[in-house]
Amino acid sequence: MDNNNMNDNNNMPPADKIIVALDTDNRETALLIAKQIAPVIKTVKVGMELYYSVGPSIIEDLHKLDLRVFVDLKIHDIPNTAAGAAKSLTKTGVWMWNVHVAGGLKMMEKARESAQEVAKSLDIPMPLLIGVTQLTSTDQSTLNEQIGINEPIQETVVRYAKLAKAAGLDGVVASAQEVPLIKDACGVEFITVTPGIRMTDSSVDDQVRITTPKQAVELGTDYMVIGRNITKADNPYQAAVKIINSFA
Ligand SMILES: O=C(O)c1cc(=O)[nH]c(=O)n1[C@@H]1O[C@H](COP(=O)(O)O)[C@@H](O)[C@H]1O
Repeated sequence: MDNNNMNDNNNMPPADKIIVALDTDNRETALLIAKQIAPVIKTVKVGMELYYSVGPSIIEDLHKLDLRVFVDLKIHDIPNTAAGAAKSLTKTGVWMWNVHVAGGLKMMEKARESAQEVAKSLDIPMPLLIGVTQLTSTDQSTLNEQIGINEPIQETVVRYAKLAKAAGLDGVVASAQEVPLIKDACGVEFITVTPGIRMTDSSVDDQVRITTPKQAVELGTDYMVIGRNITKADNPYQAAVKIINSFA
């Protein structure tokens, strides 16, 4: 398994920009889709639905298929608990995992330090640690009126990205719409992971801050998280190939 954490994203094959979200509660379904897409896709995401249903052994199953795994549990807790979660996740040899930037500087620092200690003691590569800024399902009015943050959403995202960088994180999750602002504020090496990706002929569903795969790549994204446009297709392999061809 390639667990290279260097951000040499300008040189990566276009298809490697895609992370496929295996959002299902069923191990067999997840592994079937993973096997179907594995000829063209290098990275999959295990989110809350799959992880909470089938447990951490799914990570091992996916590693056996030679896939890199992003574990998306969006940790958001007191620093000590986040550090414990970091320890458990790092031991599994995941490629990437994430925390909510809203947990604050100390939580992110403790999580990173704990992951570093485990990676060092086990002599395994340090997983990429990514901070979630504002969910791609959040719009301006939700941010202002419900969450109570009274600023333009792009400013919040950039502010959170700077905080994640200050905590030593490798990058952030945001909409591809915000990638140029994040890169300006945090540097080109700071990784952007962008869900909210939709082909023009598909339903937006619950996403709000969306782009097409081609727009996301043109905006400079490092990795696009794509779920339903691939996993709910009649043929996930063909859907993945169509998406790759739309921007490569
Ligand atoms: O952290 C994530 O991966 C994430 C953050 C975010 O802001 N928005 C978002 O959609 N995601 C995840 O990205 C995936 C998007 O799935 P689709 O909307 O089906 O492409 C889901 O697994 C979400 O949990």
